[in-house]
Amino acid sequence: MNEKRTVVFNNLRQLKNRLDRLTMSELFALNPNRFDDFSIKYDDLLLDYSKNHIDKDVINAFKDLAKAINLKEKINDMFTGKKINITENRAVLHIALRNDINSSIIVDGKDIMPDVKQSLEKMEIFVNAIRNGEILSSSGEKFTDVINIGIGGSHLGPEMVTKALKPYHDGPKIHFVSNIDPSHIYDVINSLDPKKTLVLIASKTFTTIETMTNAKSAWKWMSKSVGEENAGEHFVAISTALDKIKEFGIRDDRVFGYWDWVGGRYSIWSSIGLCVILAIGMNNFREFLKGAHEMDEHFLNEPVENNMPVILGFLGIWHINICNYVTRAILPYDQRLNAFPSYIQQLDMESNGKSITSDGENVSEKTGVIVWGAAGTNSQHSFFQLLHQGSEIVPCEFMLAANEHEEGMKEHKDLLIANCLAQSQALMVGRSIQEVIRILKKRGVPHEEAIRLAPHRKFMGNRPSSTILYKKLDPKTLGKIIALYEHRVFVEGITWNLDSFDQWGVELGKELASDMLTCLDESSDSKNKDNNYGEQDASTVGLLNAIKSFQE
Ligand SMILES: O=P(O)(O)OC[C@H]1O[C@H](O)[C@H](O)[C@@H](O)[C@@H]1O
Repeated sequence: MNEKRTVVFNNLRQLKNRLDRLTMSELFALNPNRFDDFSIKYDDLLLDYSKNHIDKDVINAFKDLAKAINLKEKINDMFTGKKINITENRAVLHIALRNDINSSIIVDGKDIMPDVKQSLEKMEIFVNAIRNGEILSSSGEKFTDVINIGIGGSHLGPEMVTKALKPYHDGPKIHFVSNIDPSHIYDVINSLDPKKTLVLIASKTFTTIETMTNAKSAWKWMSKSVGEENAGEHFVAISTALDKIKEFGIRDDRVFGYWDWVGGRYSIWSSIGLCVILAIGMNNFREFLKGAHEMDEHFLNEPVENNMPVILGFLGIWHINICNYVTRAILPYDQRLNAFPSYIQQLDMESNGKSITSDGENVSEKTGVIVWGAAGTNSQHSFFQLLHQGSEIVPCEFMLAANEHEEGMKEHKDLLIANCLAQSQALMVGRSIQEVIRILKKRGVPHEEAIRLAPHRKFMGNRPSSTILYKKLDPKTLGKIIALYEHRVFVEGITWNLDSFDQWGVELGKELASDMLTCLDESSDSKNKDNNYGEQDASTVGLLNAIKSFQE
């Protein structure tokens, strides 16, 4: 238990009690500089966090918190390659993948940067050759389509970034298969011509059952069309487990490795980003890396009050531990970031959804906020009801680009911006009963009816939100935004003293699924035939029998 942190938490609780006497609107009225005081501008990115229920004393307490948890040292530990993933005894160095190539980072006595450089160069040569038709398919045709087969970190990042950067696509069309559900691969491969398709098998471990099963099915599909002996021309493997790739039979020159110090959910910067590079080209990908590197520098060098990831992280702590808000909504007013909330779900919830500290103790407070969300304005027409009037307060993060890529669409863009700003304003200012009555009466509603309706139409307001505003969703800006979220998760994890870089919580289900598979195999065990499935619990036996009867 970190006593210094407890002292800061207690102080934050007292500050919260004091702040509860004022609404956010009142705080704005008291401080004409509130927007400037509670926003951070960094290049083409602006974080406005003035619509959170905090004041300068809270920011001062955040500074104390940074000291109490030794944040600066912990950040340095990560950036210098210390093995901070303590349950897997690994360094955590996704920052190296976007680092200045001429610097050096030592892991186990070896400078890793020359390997990073080489990996980028190897990808560049391959991607250029695919994009300009130097490498052709087995039938001598240009590859028009690429399927990325992967799941979790080997899927969510590639898919989100590919979709986000659609205006920069000038390469083959990228498709994604992740789910083991046969419908996923079926629908994708049936829309494609295998003779012009390149398949990327993306898996850090090269053992993930979903990916391996989908990869085998893709191989069969390809072999059927181009012949078993030619299928290898259409396959690429991306993994850290080079020995396992050999068993699968992929040609050596089609293998792109990376390193165990890159966590799955932090791997979009590695060769896992290959499908993105195929779509947007290496120059754009380098811009993407550059943006992330700039955010790394910002995170390393800026003081607490001017440090976007630190402020976002501590606001997260404020909301979950001090205000007891257990979820957080991510609301990109940017349709191309529709997959961003799902990406952040893995990043955040797999990193900090833990109950044991790095010292092996039970955590003493809530950790791992539940992250959810979807693109605005669509979400306004579904779950915003709860955001405005529900009994649960949900801190919201709005994301908005000032400029669109599409020409001649100003009407759309203005409406998008207006909606985004209006929603965060509505969350904050709300609408009182008296105001509702006044408005209704002005519209001609009789007094008694206005009084009856008013409670239903009242908005509590005083609901927190932050807005991340950026110039345009280009590769560099996207890199910056993703790195911002990565570091925010780090800040929260350090505050809770978690190992944010392992994910043991996904293992039990995997093991049980493999046991469960034997229950579906009627030939293997007489217990299955008797419908009692050995040691399974009664609910599982009931479900297995129901499945069997539905299949007959
Ligand atoms: O890349 P892979 O080794 O195939 O792993 C894919 C995913 O599966 C695991 O179960 C983890 O929960 C994820 O962190 C990982 O990204």
